[in-house]
This record gives sequence, C-alpha cells and structure tokens, in this order.
Amino acid sequence: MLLGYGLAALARLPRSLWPASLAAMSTGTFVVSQPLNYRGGARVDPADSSGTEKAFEPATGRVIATFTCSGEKEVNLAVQDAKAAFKIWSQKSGMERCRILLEAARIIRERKDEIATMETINNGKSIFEARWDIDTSWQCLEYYAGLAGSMAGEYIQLPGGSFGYTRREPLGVCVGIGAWNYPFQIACWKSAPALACGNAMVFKPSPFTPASVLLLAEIYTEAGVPPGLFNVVQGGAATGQLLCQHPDVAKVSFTGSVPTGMKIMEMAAKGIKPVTLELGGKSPLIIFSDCDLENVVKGAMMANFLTQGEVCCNGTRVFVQREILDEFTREVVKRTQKIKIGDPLLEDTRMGPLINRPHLERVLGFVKLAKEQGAKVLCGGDIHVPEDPKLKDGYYMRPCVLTNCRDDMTCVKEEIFGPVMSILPFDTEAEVLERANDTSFGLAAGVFTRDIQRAHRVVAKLQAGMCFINNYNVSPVELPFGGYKKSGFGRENGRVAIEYYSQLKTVCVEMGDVESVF
Ligand SMILES: NC(=O)c1ccc[n+]([C@@H]2O[C@H](COP(=O)([O-])OP(=O)(O)OC[C@H]3O[C@@H](n4cnc5c(N)ncnc54)[C@H](O)[C@@H]3O)[C@@H](O)[C@H]2O)c1
Ligand SMILES: O=CCc1c[nH]cn1
Repeated sequence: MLLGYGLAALARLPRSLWPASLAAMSTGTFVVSQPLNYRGGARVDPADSSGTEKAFEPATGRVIATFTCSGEKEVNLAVQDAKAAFKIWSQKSGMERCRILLEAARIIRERKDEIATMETINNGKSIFEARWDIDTSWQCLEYYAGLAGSMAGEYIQLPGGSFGYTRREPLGVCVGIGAWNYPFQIACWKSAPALACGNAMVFKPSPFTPASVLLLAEIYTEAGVPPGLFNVVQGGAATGQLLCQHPDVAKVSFTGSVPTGMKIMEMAAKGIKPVTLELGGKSPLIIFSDCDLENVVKGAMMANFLTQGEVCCNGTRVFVQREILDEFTREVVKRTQKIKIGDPLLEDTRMGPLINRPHLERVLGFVKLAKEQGAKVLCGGDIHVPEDPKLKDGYYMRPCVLTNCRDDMTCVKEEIFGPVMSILPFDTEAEVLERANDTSFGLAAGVFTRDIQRAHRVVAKLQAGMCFINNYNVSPVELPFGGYKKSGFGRENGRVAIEYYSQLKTVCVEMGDVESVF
C-alpha cells in the first residue's frame, strides 16, 4: 500500500488523477525531507559528518536532497547495530528467515509503483523500466527466501562408525556498496542472499541515488527482521573506505567501476576479507548473417539503450557479419531515432535523462572523440532538449549509433556508460571471436544465430561471465551474474551466491577411542 492507497488500482489511473499526496511524487516536485541514514530499525540523522552531498532529479536538474555523509562515528554505530542484530538473526532457522523475506518481497510487490517512482525521479530511467527493476528485486527476495530453508551441509561416513559433517554458516556483518544505475535492485541483489544466509548488512548507496534504498530498509523492518539487521549509511568514497576497513566487517560486496573495485580489493586484502566485485564492461554482441533480423534488431536495442545505456553488461561492441551489415544498420538507426525521449515518469517515455551533467558531458565527449578518430554518427549523440519547459535543465541526449568503427578506437575500447552503440563489421567466426575477446573486460557477451551448434561453440569460447544466445540483457534472478577478467569475480543471483555469503565449517566426530602415537 502506498500512503494508504491501493496501488494496483492507482497505477491504472493517469498520474494527473492521483491524490495530492501522491502527485508530490511527480516530475519537478518531489523532495526528500526525512533522514537518509537507517540504523537500529529506524531512519536517523547521522551521528557525525564527513561532508555533505546533493542528490539531483536528472529529469529537471533540481536538487531533491542535501544530506550528510557519514563519518567514522556513524559507521561504527551502524556496524555495532548490525553485529547485535546478527546475534539474533543468525540463530534463526532457515524457515524463520524464509517467512520474513517472503513478507518483505510481498510488501515490495505491493509498493512497487511507489518504489519505481522514486527510482525514476532519482535515477532518470523510465518508469516503465523502473517497474521491471522492482520486479527483479522482489523476485530476488523470493528466490533466496526459498533457498533459506534448504541450506544444508553434508554428512560423510568415516571408518569405525566415525563421521564428519559440514555446516554452512553466515559470515557476520557484510557491507554492500552500490552503483547509481540500479539503486534499489542492487541493494536487493546483495541483501537478499546475505540475509537468507543469516548475515547482517550495512549498505551504502551511491551518493547520486541515496533515496530508494531507505524504502527497502523500512520494508525489511516492517517484515520483521531484528532492528539493525539492515542499515544504510550515506556518503561517497570516504564513507565507503571506513566501511571496507572496519575490523568488524566480514565481507564486502561491491558494484561499481573497475578503478574503485581495485581500491576495494586492496582494502579488503588488508583485513583478509572476501569480496564480491561486480564491475564494468565493454561487452561484445555478435550477429551472424543467419540470424532472425527482427529479433536481432530488438536485441541490439535492448543491449544498448536500457537505462540510457547506463548498464554494466551492455553489448556496446556490435559485431555484424558483413552480408547483413547494411540491412541491420538501416533498421537499427530507424528504430533508434523513434525512441521516445523525455519525462521519465510518462508512461510512453522509453529514454529518460542521464544521471548528471558531468556524466552527460563525458558521454558526449566520447561521441566527439569517436568522430575525430574516424567514426560516423548515423543518429543522435547530441543533447536533446524536451519541449516541456520544466525539463529544460535535465540531462538528456539522443541515443547514438556509430559506424565506420575500428577496434582501436576509444569508443570501442572503453566503457562509455551511455546510449552509444558502435557497429563493427566482421567476416568469419574465428575472426570475430578473437576480436570480441580482445579486451580486459569480461562481463557479458551475446550471440545471435539460427545455427545451434555455432551458438554453443561460440559462447564456449567467449571470455565473459554472462552470455546470451538469441537475446540480450534479460536478468532472471535464478541465473548467476558476474564477470570474468577485470569485470570482477564472485557472483550475484542464482544458487551459487549462497557460497559468497557463507562459510563452510567441517566437524569431525570420533565414535571410538583416540589412537595416539605418543
Ligand atoms: N557488474 C555489475 O553488476 C555492475 C552493475 C552496475 C554498475 N556497474 C558498474 O558501475 C560503474 C558505474 O557506477 P559508479 O559510477 O557508481 O561507480 P563508482 O565505482 O564510481 O562508485 C560505486 C560505489 O563505490 C563508492 N566508492 C567510490 N570510491 C570508493 C572507495 N575508494 N572506497 C569505497 N567505496 C567507494 C561510491 O560512492 C559508490 O557507492 C560502471 O563501471 C558500471 O559498469 C557494474
Ligand atoms: O548494470 C548492470 C547490470 C545490473 C543490474 N543490476 C545489477 N547489475
């Protein structure tokens, strides 16, 4: 329920007919007035400060929150609260944790539109997409709730009636550090397996998107987790460092860029702490001439333009077999030009603004450099100014398709993290595989072909953690997600994530007498 209104019914009404309290969550009006830290089961003002940050509404360029970054005292308090809650939570049975996580999933489902609206206001992605993100969020909680009751060790028979067994135990206080592109979903993808395994969590969102994770914290409390089990501290690098270096933190799960990932790993190494690193990418999408062209064009758009291209696993190096290059390029440009850009809260908008002004300028800079290096802009790549005057200071650009690209160009080598697709022709399977793998990243890859043998042969040789055949950028929570090479290690989602939030204890039981050599 959102502020007492039946959301399912409300979502069917045009926003203009929503009650006044909900209209406050429309573009150009929403401000965050409550504290953005969460500790001991409630929103709190931080106990100290390591500076302040402003969060923006990318659609309008308006400030929606000015908040305090947490310093050492606040981080200590959050970790202490998490430690206390861990003592209670880790003693619960898997089935008890399952019931609470299922209840949290139910509340997220019920408040989906409110959460998606806040995500859209703070991140800029279209409301249509934000609702998908919230779906993969509650699904993640449901999935790990389902696993919580069946986490078990092994029984191993030994000689003479002796035996051993293993126990899968939680790690303790886990830290989650998130990126700004999927704020709510990232918090769920980290906290759901962590909590299912019996851990507590302190989560730090990106300072660009501080708001929506507070809804998750409140939902966990409402669902019945002990106070302090899931805490939120706000801030940037300095707060993140305090968390990573804290002696009572048992594990760090990080989503963000490769350079920050390296720093996280260094800090974790000093405390011998396990890390999960979900980092950036520059993924290849390989299109063979025997593909279904309609599906390929749809797949290439999904691989490049979701969330304004700000998606880690995007297939931005689009390798197209020469025979279909012209037809593919024509069709992809035609559809890219039709993408509706504008107010992300409108139901028919498919591309909102980028996250902030510096990032917009950075992405436009990549397009400029691509042109200087010889690429041809077939569409977009420039600022878009929506007609609605309230959007004039937003961070919009038109999605861009580049051709005449070469593998050595900056736009083909570096992660742009914006709506820029580079098309690269190829001739043979061996050639494209070598070129696709010629990168230090290894997050994702895709292949489109009707030849089933080729599809599996090619994905077996692709150096990427997440491969798609005849689709792209679908994220079922049942499937593990994570990178090869500099795109990171550890996995989120799927059964395997349990291994990254638990440790194995072996117990050896003697049923006879001790045989001693002394
Ligand atoms: N592989 C994935 O699942 C995945 C998902 C989303 C985003 N990403 C990647 O994230 C990047 C974009 O996100 P971003 O700009 O927020 O990344 P970023 O690395 O700048 O920041 C990520 C988080 O780390 C924090 N941080 C920054 N410096 C830190 C430090 N020294 N110590 C501790 N914490 C620190 C930030 O405050 C933020 O919360 C892209 O490279 C994208 O590919 C990866
Ligand atoms: O941005 C990359 C993909 C993703 C989505 N949620 C977490 N990771």
